[in-house]
Amino acid sequence: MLKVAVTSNIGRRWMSTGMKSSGLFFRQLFDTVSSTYTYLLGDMNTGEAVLIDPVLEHAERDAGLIKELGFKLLYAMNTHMHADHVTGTGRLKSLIPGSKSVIGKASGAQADIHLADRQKVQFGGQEILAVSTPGHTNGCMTYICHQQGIAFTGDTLLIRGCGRTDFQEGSPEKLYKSVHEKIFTLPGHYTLYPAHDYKGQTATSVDEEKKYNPRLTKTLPEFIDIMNNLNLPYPKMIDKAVPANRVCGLY
Ligand SMILES: N[C@@H](CCC(=O)N[C@@H](CSS)C(=O)NCC(=O)O)C(=O)O
Ligand SMILES: [Fe+2]
Repeated sequence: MLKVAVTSNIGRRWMSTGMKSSGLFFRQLFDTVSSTYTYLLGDMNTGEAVLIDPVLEHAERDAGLIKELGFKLLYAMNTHMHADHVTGTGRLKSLIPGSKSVIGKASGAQADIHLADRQKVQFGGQEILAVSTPGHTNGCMTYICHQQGIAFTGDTLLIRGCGRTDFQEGSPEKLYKSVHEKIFTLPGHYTLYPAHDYKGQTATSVDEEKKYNPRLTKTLPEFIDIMNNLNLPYPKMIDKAVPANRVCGLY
């Protein structure tokens, strides 16, 4: 009885804040400093939720939103050990007691749950399949929700771009293989949500990137040449972010 009453109360609040079909609540959040996207996913029937790639400076914002909407955060997850901002997963664990931090096993970072390739994460009736997509870093994971036809690609695949491969354990060969074998093999209509965008775009699709990605439509030798000549300055926060992110941002 209690469960029904709580569910219907929360349900009304969800109705006014936007939702997707098939029982998934979806909200894309943004950090203007590092151009990072954070994603709140919630199961509308049970209220269980996950947060992907939270940023430390927005942990209070995110925890407040989760509370306002009546969700129960199960997992604060990272797609990889970020080099440009400090993760909010550790801080969120304090703000939302009972929630757990999650990252890929190969990241080498501390967390409550270390995901292996193809491990599943459940929240309510929703399921995330964590697929290992190394190349930007060794521990990069792409989080796929087959029920919804969506995937969170972290820095492996960006909109019309991809993660750089010149630090951490970066490898253009590995990244190319990951994208072609693990992301471009998904159904073409799947919507892809990256960890960053620097031009104001919010999402893309498998078909779009297979057709228009200026790097990953090239041959492997051409791709390696592009990646080895990006000449990007290192992220401003790298010396602080990487050590902090080894310990969930709690440095
Ligand atoms: N200027 C930013 C860092 C920008 C950057 O290096 N972004 C990374 C993702 S965060 S590790 C990247 O892979 N970029 C690829 C690209 O082609 O831009 C800062 O100082 O924080
Ligand atoms: Fe990154």
